[in-house]
Amino acid sequence: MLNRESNVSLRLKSKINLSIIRKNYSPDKLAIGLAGNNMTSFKSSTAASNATPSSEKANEGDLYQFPEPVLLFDNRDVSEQMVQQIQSRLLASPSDQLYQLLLDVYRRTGELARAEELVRRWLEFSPENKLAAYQEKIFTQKMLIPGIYKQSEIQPAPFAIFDKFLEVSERKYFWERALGSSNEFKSSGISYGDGERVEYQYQNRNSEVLFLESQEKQNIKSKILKLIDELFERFLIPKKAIKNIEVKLTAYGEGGFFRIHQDGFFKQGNSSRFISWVYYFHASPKPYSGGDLVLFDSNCAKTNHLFSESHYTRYKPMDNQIVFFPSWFYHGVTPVKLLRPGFDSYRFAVMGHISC
Ligand SMILES: O=C(O)CCC(=O)C(=O)O
Ligand SMILES: [Fe+2]
Repeated sequence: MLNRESNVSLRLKSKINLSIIRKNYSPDKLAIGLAGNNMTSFKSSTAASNATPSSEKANEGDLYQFPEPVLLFDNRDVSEQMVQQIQSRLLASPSDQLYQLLLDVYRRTGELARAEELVRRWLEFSPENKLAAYQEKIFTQKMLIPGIYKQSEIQPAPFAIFDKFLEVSERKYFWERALGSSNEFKSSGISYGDGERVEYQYQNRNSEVLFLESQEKQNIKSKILKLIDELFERFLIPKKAIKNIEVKLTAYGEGGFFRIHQDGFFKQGNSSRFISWVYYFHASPKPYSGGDLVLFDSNCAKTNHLFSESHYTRYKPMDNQIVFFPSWFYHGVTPVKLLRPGFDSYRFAVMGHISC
């Protein structure tokens, strides 16, 4: 049984890291990065070398590459006043730059419905603008534009969200399974590089996992399989035979988080995780804040592990929604704050990866 009290010391650890991160994460970066969209606001990383091994073993293996421990930020640096200013400037004198700036603000703050409406307007205003065209595809959730992964540029992450993914009874199964198994969850482990070393890395991740029996996974797996062709098309992944769909039940309690990481790498040929998916469920009304899934603009080239610290799309978990994204895009989970105590207030998800 996992000792839930131990989360206190973990939270302290994450707070220390947070202050380090904030130093090189100033609001100026938003202005500079968004306006200029220049490479200076992007961060390069050589990944796994920064990992500090611990001797404890977990029984779960995920393939991750860690850059410097960024993330764990919120969106307090985007004020309502700033949003209103950009909105009224855009109305008064529309330009590509202002559209891009406002879109970056919306996706940074997780206003995806507003982002969707804005990209339609932007493309109407500027039909020849490549970035507008690309963003319009992402935020209206259409097929991407061929060729994007070949460019050695940092790209906004595509994603696919499906609402009301499970039937009421199917959702209820996972809800009751989670609540009925609160003592069986284990601390999530992380493995680095080749996947052989599996280590607890509390400074990088604080969440719990429950491994499900194979018959419990069947239903959600087959629902995902039905979508697979559409997802491959949308994300421009060449069609391949599916080798495996991992399925886990995860729970994030007070202070739970997951720093920026990749779930898989962009490689052709070998078996790898290609698509990550997360099905969210929680009590109603939503009993936690934070716990946002943040998809960072990334460069997917094999040898280049680049992502933007200041350009990203925030998704705020909604009950009974599922989110898919290509596994090589950098992403993370912001710290969870429970609005009332208790395991039934946790941020629950059934999640996994599709490997080819
Ligand atoms: O729970 C989420 O939103 C994402 C978790 C994640 O990135 C992972 O488990 O690899
Ligand atoms: Fe992940």
